[in-house]
Amino acid sequence: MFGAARRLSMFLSSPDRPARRLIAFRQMRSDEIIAQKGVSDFFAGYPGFEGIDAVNDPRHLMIDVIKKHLSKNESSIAVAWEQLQQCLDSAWTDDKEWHSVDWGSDAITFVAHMSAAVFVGPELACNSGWQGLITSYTMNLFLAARALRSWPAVLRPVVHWVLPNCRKCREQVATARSMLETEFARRKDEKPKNHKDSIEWMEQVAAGRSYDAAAAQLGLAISSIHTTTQLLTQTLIDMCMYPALLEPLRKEVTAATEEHGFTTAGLYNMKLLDSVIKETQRLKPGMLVNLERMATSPVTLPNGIMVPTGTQLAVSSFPSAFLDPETYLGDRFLDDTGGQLVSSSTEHYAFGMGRYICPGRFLVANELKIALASVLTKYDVKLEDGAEPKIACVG
Ligand code: HEM
Repeated sequence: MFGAARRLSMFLSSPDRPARRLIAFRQMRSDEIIAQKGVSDFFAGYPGFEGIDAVNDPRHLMIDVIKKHLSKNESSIAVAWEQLQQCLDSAWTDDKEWHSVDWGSDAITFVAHMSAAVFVGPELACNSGWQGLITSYTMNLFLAARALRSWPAVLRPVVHWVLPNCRKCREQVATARSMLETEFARRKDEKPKNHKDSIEWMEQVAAGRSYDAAAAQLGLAISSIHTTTQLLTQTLIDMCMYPALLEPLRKEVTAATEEHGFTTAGLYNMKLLDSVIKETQRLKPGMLVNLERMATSPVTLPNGIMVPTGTQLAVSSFPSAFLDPETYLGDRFLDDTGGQLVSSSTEHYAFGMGRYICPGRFLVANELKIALASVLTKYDVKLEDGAEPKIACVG
């Protein structure tokens, strides 16, 4: 079956595996706490930063949509799968000869299409204007935040009106509003109404309360697209670097889809694939530190260290609690109860922990399994001759 697969070699780049354990821990003066707060709190309320406001909305409307509707939705799997097949057909084609693809750019296209189909429905997901918006807003937002930070605090409320990246963000929010208005108008007259996407779920969760639909969509884009893309990109690179994994993965995917199709049950049965993704995430967690918190009252740690109020804390993303921690073992989590990608533990907390644990992790698992299972069953993949991807620490 796989002899007939289309063949791809990939241009890939990826940085130096991080080996250092790093713990950020320092006390801050109260004025520094404000200055050091992340993009999320510090720029809340600036026009153009509405995507962040949606994530931080104390009413948790967007987060409730993710938790109640997005996470365990059978129809989302079918919608994402359908989008992915269209992306593969047009980007990777059915050419049976080996051909090079730009995996870095294709991975974001695949994730942005799958996510958008679930967030706003397949029609808007395929709109190139919408795609451009959701894939570039995050970067513009961070560049805008960086530019704004270089100005003294008293001038920021004025200079943000003229800084190019801030202006770009405002334009993008306006574009999102206008495109969504068109989508709302289109849906208003539609019969029967059978959309199952976050546009509809926001209405249900808001239950009459006012909310900014464009901000919610941009908030979903910031939270999901680049994070998921990074994990997808690296997992396929790792599979190519450890090609002995490919055949067992293909067998597992074929058995799971033959019995259950691309459904919750089918994806659940891709356990080796789950382990491979989790192992990739262990060695490239996306952030050098995680579990960022601030002490709101004094805390004494078990080792006696006193953490005063206002201290910002973060934990290294590279716990050394694993056997042979530097080695990539695709089946490391295969027989580990509670070792699924979506589970969090004191050893593996790439999705965070506790009250603030990432609510989007179920969608991440579904999208990655859909994409990788489809790639594995349709294509042979290998790295370009001479390519030696390495993970680099940035920060
Ligand atoms: C590989 C992809 C992803 C990674 C590694 C990731 C990681 C994280 C982490 C580390 C946190 C903070 C958890 C904590 O502090 O305990 C977080 C929060 C969050 N994530 Fe994700 N995430 C990913 C994908 C997504 C997706 C696809 C969505 C949306 C569908 C999403 C939505 C959110 C939201 C809304 C929060 C804030 C939760 C809150 O404040 O209660 N994430 N994510």
